[in-house]
Formats: sequence, C-alpha cells, structure tokens
Amino acid sequence: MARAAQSATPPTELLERLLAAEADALTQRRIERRINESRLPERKLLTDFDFDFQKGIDKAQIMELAKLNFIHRKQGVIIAGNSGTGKSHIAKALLLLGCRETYRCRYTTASDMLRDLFSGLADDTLALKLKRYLTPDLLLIDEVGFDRLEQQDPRNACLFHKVIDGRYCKKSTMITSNIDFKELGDYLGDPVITTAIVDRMVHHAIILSIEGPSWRLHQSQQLNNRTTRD
Ligand SMILES: Nc1ncnc2c1ncn2[C@@H]1O[C@H](COP(=O)(O)OP(=O)(O)OP(=O)(O)O)[C@@H](O)[C@H]1O
Repeated sequence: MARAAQSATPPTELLERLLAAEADALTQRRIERRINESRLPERKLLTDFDFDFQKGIDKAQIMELAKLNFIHRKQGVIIAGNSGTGKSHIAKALLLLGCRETYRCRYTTASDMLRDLFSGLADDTLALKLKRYLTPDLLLIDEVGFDRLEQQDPRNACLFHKVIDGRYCKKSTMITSNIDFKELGDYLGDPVITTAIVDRMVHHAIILSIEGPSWRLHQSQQLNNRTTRD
C-alpha cells in the first residue's frame, strides 16, 4: 500500500492486484492440500522423464494422457512392463497433474490397500475404509503383483474386486503392474473373482505395455563405467 501510494496507483488497481495475489495463494494452498491428501509418496514430473531412453513408450500418447481427459471420461489406465521401465514414474506424474487440476486423487500400492482393507474386516470398519478408495476421482494402484501380499488369503481378490467394481465406469483407476494378468489370479488368491476383476479393469481402459530396459540398471551401469574410468 505504501508503494501504491508512492506511485499513485489508483485504489481499484491496487485492490485488483491484492485480490489476484490472494486468489493465486488460495489456489496454491488448495493444490498443496489435494497433493497431501492424495498420499503421493513423491512428486514425479513428465518433464524429468527421458523418453529417448525408453523407446517403447509413445511420448505423444503420454502427452495425450497428460491432458487428463481419461479422468473426465472415467476411463482406466493400465501401465504394464518390467521393473524399472518407468511405469510408476509416469503414473505418479499423471496423478500429480490430476491434483493440480481440480481432481481428488489417491495413491496406494496394491499391498498397502489390501492390508488396509483387511484391517477393516478385522475391526468392522471395511465400509469406511473402502470409501478411501471409492470416492477419489483418480485412484492409482501402484505395484500390482510386485510383492507377495502379507495375507495369503482368497479374500484379497474379493477386496480388490470391491474397489475395481465400485469404481467401474464411475471413476478413473490407474494401475501399474509388472506381472502378466494371467498371474493375477495366483497373486490375489482367487482365479474366478480375478477374471471378473480383469474384465472390468481392461474394459474401455487405455493399456500401455512398456517393453524396454530398466532405468535403474542403466543408471548403475553408467555409475560403474564412471568409477572404472576414474
Ligand atoms: N525414462 C526415464 N527417465 C527418467 N527417469 C526414469 C525413467 N525410467 C525410470 N526412471 C526412474 O527410475 C526409477 C524407477 O522407475 P519406476 O519406479 O517408474 O519403475 P517401475 O517400472 O515402476 O519399476 P518397478 O516395477 O520396479 O516399480 C524412478 O526413480 C524413476 O523416476
């Protein structure tokens, strides 16, 4: 206000500037809140992704996904491929973009989600816990098939089904996996229910299959080469 008085800024212009700054700060706070609520463990960006390294990924397709129309269309996205090929990086970056728009998003790994839902069975809070995974506009279930589930129990398939079926055609779900869907029945403990899960997951979904080298391996090879040279 002192500066405005010095430069004889008209009061309406001053008010306009103050309100714009407040509106920007409010938008920023809302974005931060959505990111925190999403439980995203790290903020990955598509601009940090080396598309030249991973030739198996169609950059144009990812940039199309980055427009987030799939959330609006309540479409699923499945990113499959070997370890280290960048599946989680891309999925997390898309989730972050979702938070930056007005979407409510949630990140989980398959094992964390199933552990959480199992605890809901134990203390009769399943309905409440399911809400966490059913209400977000975008749910990312990362690392499907990645590790052995804590509870080796066919109810894993029932719980997974509750989430997928509850979101089917209503909300968008992103899944990353390093196993073939044929192995999902063993992973979730019930092949029959898993067939119903896969059916819903792939229906109308955008499926990206990344066949390529591991970025982690590439990084450690580069490091080794550098150390040998030094
Ligand atoms: N093409 C790439 N450009 C830049 N960083 C990459 C690329 N691919 C992977 N990374 C980085 O390598 C690490 C592993 O990638 P990411 O977790 O996305 O792999 P993943 O395919 O999900 O593997 P996993 O199935 O083992 O979880 C991350 O830190 C990620 O940011």
